[in-house]
Amino acid sequence: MTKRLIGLTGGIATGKSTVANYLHSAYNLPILDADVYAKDAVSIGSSTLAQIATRYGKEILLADGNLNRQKLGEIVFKESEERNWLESVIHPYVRNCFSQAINESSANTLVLVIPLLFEVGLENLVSEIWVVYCSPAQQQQRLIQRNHLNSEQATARINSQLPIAEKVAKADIVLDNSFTLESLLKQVDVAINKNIHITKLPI
Ligand SMILES: CC(C)(COP(=O)(O)OP(=O)(O)OC[C@H]1O[C@@H](n2cnc3c(N)ncnc32)[C@H](O)[C@@H]1O)[C@@H](O)C(=O)NCCC(=O)NCCS
Ligand SMILES: Nc1ncnc2c1ncn2[C@@H]1O[C@H](COP(=O)(O)OP(=O)(O)OP(=O)(O)O)[C@@H](O)[C@H]1O
Repeated sequence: MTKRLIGLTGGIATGKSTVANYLHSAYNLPILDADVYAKDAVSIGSSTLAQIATRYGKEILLADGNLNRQKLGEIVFKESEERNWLESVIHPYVRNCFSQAINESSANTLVLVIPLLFEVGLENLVSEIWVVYCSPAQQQQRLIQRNHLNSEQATARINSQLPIAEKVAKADIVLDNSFTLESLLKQVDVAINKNIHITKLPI
């Protein structure tokens, strides 16, 4: 049987992790998360972390040898050339993690959380695409609150991604997270019971 692979995406801080956590706790679905793989790619001792330290100097590391993520974020969300370079060294690892996890899993349904699904062109990796939406103003407010960023830093992060309206236009399912958590989770309950993946299969 073909696996149901749900690609969960959206803008930064629109609510992807909130949806993924619910799908895991309420439906017991395995979650494969690009952000987790991307963090693993730069763990201490990795060749990627060494490449990053060569490019930006030892100052990009914390005292314990781990990557100073805040500092690297300051660089790459301001300069698209640096972001492209970082993506070129991290994304192959992330893709490989997804392929391996999908192949090894015996579950019929898997949730793939991929913030940059459209930007990186991973549409074909999944069988259906869910986009979590909230307005750019709410995105900005939630990002500032959660990550303790100033408004300029939050705007830089939001602008480094495809506009949320364009993501919505490409979605199979849109989860509107402009309201309460309860309203979001009700939409997830409806979405998980739809059989889009079956209707999308080639005849
Ligand atoms: C720059 C880094 C070190 C900042 O780390 P930080 O802990 O502050 O953020 P975190 O990794 O938790 O990401 C939070 C969100 O930022 C957004 N984001 C991350 N990387 C990017 C990027 N290259 N372009 C646009 N948005 C991004 C995503 O929405 C993500 O969910 C980190 O985001 C990173 O290594 N990015 C490059 C790898 C990447 O592209 N990851 C995205 C998933 S593959
Ligand atoms: N309906 C809501 N109302 C208010 N706050 C919310 C709502 N949904 C999520 N949030 C808050 O917004 C923030 C972003 O949510 P979440 O971490 O799920 O987003 P994300 O898309 O996974 O973010 P990232 O792209 O950074 O990984 C969190 O602090 C979360 O608690």
